[in-house]
Amino acid sequence: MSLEFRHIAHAYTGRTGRVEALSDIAFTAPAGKITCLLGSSGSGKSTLLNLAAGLLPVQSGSISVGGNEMAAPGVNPPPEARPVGLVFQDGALFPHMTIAKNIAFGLPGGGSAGVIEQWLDRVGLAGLGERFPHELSGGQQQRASLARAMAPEPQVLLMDEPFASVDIVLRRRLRRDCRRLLREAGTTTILVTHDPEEALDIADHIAVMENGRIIQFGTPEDLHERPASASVGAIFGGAQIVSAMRDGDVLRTSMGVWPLSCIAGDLPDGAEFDLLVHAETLGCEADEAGLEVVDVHPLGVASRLLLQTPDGKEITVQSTATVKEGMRYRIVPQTRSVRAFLRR
Ligand SMILES: Nc1ncnc2c1ncn2[C@@H]1O[C@H](COP(=O)(O)OP(=O)(O)OP(=O)(O)O)[C@@H](O)[C@H]1O
Repeated sequence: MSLEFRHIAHAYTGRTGRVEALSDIAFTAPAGKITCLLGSSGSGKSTLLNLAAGLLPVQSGSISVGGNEMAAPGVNPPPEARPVGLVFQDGALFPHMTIAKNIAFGLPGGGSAGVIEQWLDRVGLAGLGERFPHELSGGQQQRASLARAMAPEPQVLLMDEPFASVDIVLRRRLRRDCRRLLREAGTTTILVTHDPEEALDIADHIAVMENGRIIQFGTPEDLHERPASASVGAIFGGAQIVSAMRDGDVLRTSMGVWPLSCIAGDLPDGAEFDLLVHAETLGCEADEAGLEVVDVHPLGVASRLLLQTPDGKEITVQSTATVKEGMRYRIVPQTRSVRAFLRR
């Protein structure tokens, strides 16, 4: 069953005034697939998830599951009346119940011992059903909460930063296990994260959020190969953004004057845009009037240099030359190595 958001907007009104948290959100999380909501802090990810979960009332627009309207203004069934399962960052297991009882909680009639054993086994917790949550590690607790959310076989699973509280090595293993389980079960999943690596690793589709809007929705490959804006390109390609204006045959950038030939494609004269540049494709030429090297970080064959403009803007360049802090360089990007996005 797909999960469809139609023209959702949401505002919080509180002591400090009105915050427009979401505007005109419209996308469909495809059936049986994992969709990541990816965005920086405050971009509106949790608000959107909470609207689908029934933890916030829908103010405007609607949310449907499998084509049937689930929530809309004045139609806000509570979480337990929705065909959704929830997994939160801290697991949120019932502390006074054993792991087996936690898993049994959402099952009709409490579920059979066999079914609970099967779930414990699936999430790698075989034999630990009689423990209480505080007797498990953080990663084990997250596995238990995944089992609890998946055991009732919800049509949709909503996960808010589910791996955030476990260390990086365990996090990678957990999310691979989680992806396998979700795919096997064919569960339509929305997973909130602010970590691009996590989104690329687990998602079939990614919705990139910025300031309460979806700025791009696509597969990991779409976003990597065809970013809709410089900011999406910077998230996925590890690239940097440099502001620029075309002035005849040159680009006047925030990092100095660059040749127009560094751009792949053409751009109107006088236009302002954002350039997406990679540290490995930027060369340096000694220039007394250039940028100052403020940090040299040796990384084996090459070094990563941090250069600064007089007004404090910084850019990273990868270089095999022998460079010392305090030296000055002009940046020379390789021909056709830079992507340009017109400013809107
Ligand atoms: N209860 C609230 N009252 C007022 N404003 C709120 C409330 N909750 C969230 N906001 C604001 O709404 C916007 C979106 O917040 P939200 O928590 O959805 O973002 P997020 O992307 O999930 O952030 P994070 O990654 O930090 O959890 C932010 O500007 C936030 O400050």
